[in-house]
Amino acid sequence: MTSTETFTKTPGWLDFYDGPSRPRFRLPAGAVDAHCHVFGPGAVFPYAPERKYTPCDAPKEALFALRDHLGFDKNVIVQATCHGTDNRALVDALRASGGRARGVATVSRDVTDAELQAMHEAGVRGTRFNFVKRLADFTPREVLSDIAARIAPLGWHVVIYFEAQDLPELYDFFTTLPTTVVVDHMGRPDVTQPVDGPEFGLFVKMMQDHPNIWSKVSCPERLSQSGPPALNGEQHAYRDVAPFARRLVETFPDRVLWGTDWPHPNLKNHMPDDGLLVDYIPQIAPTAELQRKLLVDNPNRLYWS
Ligand SMILES: O=C(O)c1cc(C(=O)O)oc(=O)c1
Repeated sequence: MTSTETFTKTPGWLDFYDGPSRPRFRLPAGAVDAHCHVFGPGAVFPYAPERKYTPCDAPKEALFALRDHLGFDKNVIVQATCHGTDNRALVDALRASGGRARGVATVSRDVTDAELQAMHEAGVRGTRFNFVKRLADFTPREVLSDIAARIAPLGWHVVIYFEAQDLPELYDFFTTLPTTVVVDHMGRPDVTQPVDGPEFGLFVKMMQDHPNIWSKVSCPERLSQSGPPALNGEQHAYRDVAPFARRLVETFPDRVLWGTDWPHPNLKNHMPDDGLLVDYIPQIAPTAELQRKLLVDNPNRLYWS
């Protein structure tokens, strides 16, 4: 199956770093990289016409090699917006993983029950709603509510991606979803604001008041404003983001997930060394117990039980 289409990367696109170091931090046995993507390859799985960016290819073989290199046991692969609602690359990766990957798909309201069932059999366990305007077009709330109602009986959850300044407007929608809800990248806080300030306070309150809401404490490389990047051996990377992630890990130890976000779409100023990104974990989960919950217990409970 080869498409006739060829793709040109978005100008300025940064490719993933293909010589990651081996982390100093030893991941616990059974650790899951709970947020990563596959891109194409475009010649086999074409990028969606409605995409907002055209990435480099980042195929499943490269993802599985990274998993083994870093010391993860399993992956949760999240449908990237450049593939729209065409989940073929995701499903292909899940099927090739031998049970070592689960997925989060993006579906439209007219997805059939048979399609949902086939995705479930391949390992899909959630659907993603994207509210980041540079990544996805607006979808009316009633359409999203319909999708949530369709996937709930399968035991799937909803993954939401949004920016902190939009949370007040989205709060009521998020807190009335009928499933477990997983927030991508801590709802993208502005880390120049205080961790105890009103913006992050609203996010913490949402998790406090709604025990069905989880958060990925991922993507310091996107959120950092001034912290040193995970490059050149840096052992305390993204110091400005760590207090936000640590607050969530310590307050909600049973509802947090961590992922590399490989292949790191749309980064503009640097591409992290994924080995050093793993070395960031002890800054946000300082004890062995918190590390085990974050990396092993929580993702295995949500995706493999
Ligand atoms: O911030 C981003 O650009 C980004 C994009 C995507 C995607 O395109 O799916 O996923 C992410 O987790 C983050």
